[in-house]
Amino acid sequence: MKKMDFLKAVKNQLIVSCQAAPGEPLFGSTIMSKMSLAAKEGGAVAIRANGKEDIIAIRKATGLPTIGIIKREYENSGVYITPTLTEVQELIESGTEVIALDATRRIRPNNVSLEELIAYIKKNSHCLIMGDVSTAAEGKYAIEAGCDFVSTTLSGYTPYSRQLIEADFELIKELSTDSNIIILAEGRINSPEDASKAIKFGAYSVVVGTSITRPTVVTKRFVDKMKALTIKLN
Ligand SMILES: CC(=O)N[C@H](C=O)[C@@H](O)[C@H](O)[C@H](O)COP(=O)(O)O
Repeated sequence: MKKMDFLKAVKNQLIVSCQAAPGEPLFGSTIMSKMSLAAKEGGAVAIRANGKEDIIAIRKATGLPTIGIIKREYENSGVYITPTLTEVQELIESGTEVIALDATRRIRPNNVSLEELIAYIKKNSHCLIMGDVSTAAEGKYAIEAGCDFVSTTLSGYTPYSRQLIEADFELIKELSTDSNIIILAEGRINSPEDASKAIKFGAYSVVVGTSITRPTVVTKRFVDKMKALTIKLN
């Protein structure tokens, strides 16, 4: 898919992240493809997904463009979103339109650099590249290194970034002062109000996961809030 076509499809729109980890009740590509179909029927224009099998199933079920990642933990590195060439290769094989990867400056497993991962993607595929970042400086670095756009995914998940309960709107604002950076807002966007605030602050598009596709967390939010409000009533 051409960069312009992808950007046109997602501008001011909702991208839904459909992910479940092994051990979670919804884990498995059949359920994730159904989940993504439900998201499509609700108006999602693209799907963020984890793992080759899920990506293939989701693409087949929805026909929507995917942002593919592979979460894999290695010893001695905090980088787990598409950390090495192995995951990049699996994503290329999945047929995903976009590969998202950790674009922080942290040391990756096998000491591979962001630049090497990007060079490999460009040489071996037509995939677009999304850099997951946690600070504005990382956003700049990701674009300079060759990412097509950046996502605020990792704010709150690196020890040195802002640790917020809500989405990092400030980061969106900071990144938007650089006109070379296309920003996808991602991470703790928990309501339509949050999503439109992100766009107002300069996001090009919004990625929502938990509040749409993690029913365990959504249920728990209800239960906890109900408990708190009921205690007040008594
Ligand atoms: C930090 C990290 O590993 N984020 C992951 C990246 O793919 C996912 O676990 C998140 O669900 C996704 O970013 C969407 O965010 P939220 O679920 O908050 O709407």
